[in-house]
Amino acid sequence: MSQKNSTFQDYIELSKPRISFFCILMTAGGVILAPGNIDFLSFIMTLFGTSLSVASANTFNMIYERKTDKLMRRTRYRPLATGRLKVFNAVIFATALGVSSIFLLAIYVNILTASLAFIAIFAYSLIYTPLKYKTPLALVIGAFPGAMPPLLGWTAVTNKVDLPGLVLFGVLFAWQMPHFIAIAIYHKEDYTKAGIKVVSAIRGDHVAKIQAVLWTIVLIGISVLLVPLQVGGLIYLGFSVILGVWFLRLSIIGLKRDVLPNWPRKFFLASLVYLPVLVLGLVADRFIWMLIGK
Ligand code: HEM
Ligand SMILES: CC(C)=CCC/C(C)=C/CC/C(C)=C/COP(=O)(O)OP(=O)(O)O
Repeated sequence: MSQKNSTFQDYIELSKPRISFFCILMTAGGVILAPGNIDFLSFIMTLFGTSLSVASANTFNMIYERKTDKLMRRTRYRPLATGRLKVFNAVIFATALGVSSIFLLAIYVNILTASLAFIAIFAYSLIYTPLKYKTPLALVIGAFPGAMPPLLGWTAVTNKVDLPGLVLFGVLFAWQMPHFIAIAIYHKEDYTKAGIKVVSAIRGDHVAKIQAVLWTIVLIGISVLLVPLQVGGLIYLGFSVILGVWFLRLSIIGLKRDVLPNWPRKFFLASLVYLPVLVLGLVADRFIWMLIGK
């Protein structure tokens, strides 16, 4: 690979592309599910502006953690941890992404969506990231910006923060708990080395697993709430319950004494299946009722 290509690759890596892609899918879900229409340009700008916001937040996170990232197997090859990119350049990159995202959202979408994106960048970079080194409760704080992408899609259409939009936010909020608790179990040693306070390291795997089960129950409850709020219909209801029971069963298996050592990774992968499939179920439900003509 040429130097030019590898530098480009490094900038892409600063944005955590896979997580960012997932966030964009959630924003697209929010736009599709929200009542009302938006024009094509606003739709594209919602997705583009959100991508830039997420990339900015992720880059600020990597700048802050460049020294501790060196201590963890998972993160030690990141561009700032290895010194392949200069911190100054990353700060310029993150600031340019953040500022342009807020302007684009404010100009082409609406002020509310731009403000929420600003709050998310701020909360993730300046509150959640330093808090990771102080308390496992940082996860609950980090889940606020993490849950923002579908709400940004929703407010892009509705221009208001209403109950259905907040419940969609709630689904993503609750989902992040089992998602991360699984990771915190299989990367516990790494987190301990880096001084990051995760529940599995502070209170033990069993407490972490119980929390994962409880949050999964909350997640199922919130996902079902979308039905009385008319974001999803009866097809989605059946779908979300089956998916939820599958995910809950897997979380409960983790509590068994003789659980296989690869359970945390399996549960993490299941979280990556659960979320897009749930959103797909909501969108499919919407289109099926439209086709039937209801
Ligand atoms: C506070 C909330 C969150 C925390 C602490 C967190 C943490 C992490 C970590 C540490 C990994 C790497 C796992 C590994 O390498 O084994 C990961 C992977 C992943 N996360 Fe999250 N996450 C959070 C929220 C989210 C959100 C909101 C999304 C998107 C909607 C997301 C999507 C993903 C995806 C797609 C992966 C797999 C791809 C990859 O490893 O790059 N996460 N998460
Ligand atoms: C609209 C907007 C700006 C939303 C913010 C969305 C966002 C950045 C969500 C990601 C949440 C996440 C990946 C947390 C992991 O951080 P970590 O520090 O635990 O991960 P790491 O150890 O891989 O650095």
